[in-house]
Amino acid sequence: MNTKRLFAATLKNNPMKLLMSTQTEFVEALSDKKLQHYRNLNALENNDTKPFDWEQAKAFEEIPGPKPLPLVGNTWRFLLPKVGNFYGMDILQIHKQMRQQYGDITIMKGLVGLQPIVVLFNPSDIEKLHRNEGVWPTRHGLPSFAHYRKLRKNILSSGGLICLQGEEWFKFRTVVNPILMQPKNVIHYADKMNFVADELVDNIKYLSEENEQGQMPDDFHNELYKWSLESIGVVTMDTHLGCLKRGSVNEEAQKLIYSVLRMFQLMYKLDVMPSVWKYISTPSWKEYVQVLDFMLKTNLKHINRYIEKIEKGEIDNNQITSALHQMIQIDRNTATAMSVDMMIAGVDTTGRVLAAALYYLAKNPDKQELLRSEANNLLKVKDAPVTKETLSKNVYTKAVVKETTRLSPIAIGNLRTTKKDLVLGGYQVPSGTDVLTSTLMLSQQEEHFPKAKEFLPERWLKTTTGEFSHKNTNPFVFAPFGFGARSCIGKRFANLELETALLKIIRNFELQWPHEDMVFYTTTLHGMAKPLKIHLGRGELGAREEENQVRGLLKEDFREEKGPENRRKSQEPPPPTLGREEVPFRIF
Ligand code: HEM
Repeated sequence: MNTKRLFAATLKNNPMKLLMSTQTEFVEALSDKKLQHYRNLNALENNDTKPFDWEQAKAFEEIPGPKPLPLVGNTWRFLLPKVGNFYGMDILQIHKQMRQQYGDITIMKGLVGLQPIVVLFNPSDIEKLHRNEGVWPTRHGLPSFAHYRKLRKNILSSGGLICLQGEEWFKFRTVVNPILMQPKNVIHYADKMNFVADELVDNIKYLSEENEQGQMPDDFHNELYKWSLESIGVVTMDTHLGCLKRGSVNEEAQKLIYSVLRMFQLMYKLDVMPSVWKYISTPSWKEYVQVLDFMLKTNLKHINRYIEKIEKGEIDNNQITSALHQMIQIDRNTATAMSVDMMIAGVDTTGRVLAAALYYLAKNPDKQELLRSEANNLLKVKDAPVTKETLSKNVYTKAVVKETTRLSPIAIGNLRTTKKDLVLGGYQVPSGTDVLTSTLMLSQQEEHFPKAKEFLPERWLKTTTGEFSHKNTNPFVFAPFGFGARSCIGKRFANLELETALLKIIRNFELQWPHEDMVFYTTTLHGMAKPLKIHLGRGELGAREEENQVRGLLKEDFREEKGPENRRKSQEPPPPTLGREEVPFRIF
């Protein structure tokens, strides 16, 4: 029976069995005929036929870019104050300067410890790059992470999706795709996401009671990270880490959050900026290993605990309880490595996007009102659950997520290593070259999105026609989750989490932004450089107090019942700062 039909036919009755049989079939099929087919395709793509326009194109060496000096290359531009033209700039500013100076294609080379990298600003070139990335696209984005995984292969035998390449990557991805990318499977997690979103809403209420003006604390962003960590823990291994619980602090979970944030900061120093960590063990590299060791040890502790429960038969095999539960039916090593990566990749990413969405909604009350009217319509009472059905009708919420990731995608662009010789921007780009697409910059430009600086979720609605419709935009300009076979494996879960949380928050609160515009900063990830000081509208607070009184819960009683008022100030570590600043303390 065709795999897709088998999936559809049995999903209703026994989702777990269905998944096991579907994947077993898939893997079996893959091991012979299909795998050979893909091998053939890959071999075909890797041939050394030159593109038809190769001879007319200019040589690779002529691609414009900052000229390296003998011995010091271009490193001085980043490291020397006053003379270095990239000194103190974030990566987006550097891209802007390079485009202005050199045009639609440019190259950065001569940086100590780094491979030369070609940067593309033209959508047609970006399209050509992706269309030629092959069946097994290669992305050598994070050498420090790949090196760390090699060092720890005695603990985690698979490099995981982020590091694997070629056939190994393909086999891994084939196993996990049906579980993480299949919408019919992902939607099973709606109830769990609803539960975590309720906890977040409850926490926001608690925080608003701590400040009579309704202002969220300076470390509000951290609450959103708690939400993303809690969500991904539940999805990955059906484990509530308990970070959003009122009145208590989960130190281990908090340390996990800081570790993920710190990991991305250190990656910027090791993999994006010139650095000698490949030759000598620098302080940043040593700290990076410590941070990753802590995350690996802690995440494996929870994952192994959960696997033990499965093995002891304590988990109902007829129910889909978690992604790990589903994946382990196929292969333990793959399941473990994927779960570890989910716990790392699913925190800073989704947390940042929710933060940005709340900021844009607070700044644009008219758009917030439109979202609220959808939320009110779909959730009749404030604590109504977001269900599978809700998520099939929430068109405006989906548009809000898209518009947020247009204005504030978390990645500067997408990286590929070319699989064959290509002509890009009129230059010869040989196979094996690292090429980065600068989509963050393009998606903020007027030439691609009219009124580009404005937050207009309507662009993404099917009913919108005319100049603002996204249908008029080159699809290669907007790729917040990447492109093709190697695109983000967590995108469906991320959207599920984000849509659920947004509906719940907007159904319950009125958000305001009585401050100057937020400053964004781009390192390994793009995000906010200042505290997310969202205000909750007075009307809403008043209404909530009334609600409490109706329930016979006076504000004082409520506080007493829920734990010590000062728990945040006294027990929680200081908030992480994003972007420009380092995390202002040492975790280890
Ligand atoms: C809003 C949240 C997120 C955004 C914007 C995002 C974005 C991205 C992007 C741009 C890539 C590179 C894609 C490419 O090269 O074409 C990527 C890859 C990846 N993401 Fe996400 N991500 C998000 C959430 C998540 C979550 C929740 C998970 C966990 C399940 C996750 C796991 C991964 C993994 C494992 C990869 C590597 C995939 C591969 O190489 O095959 N991401 N993500």
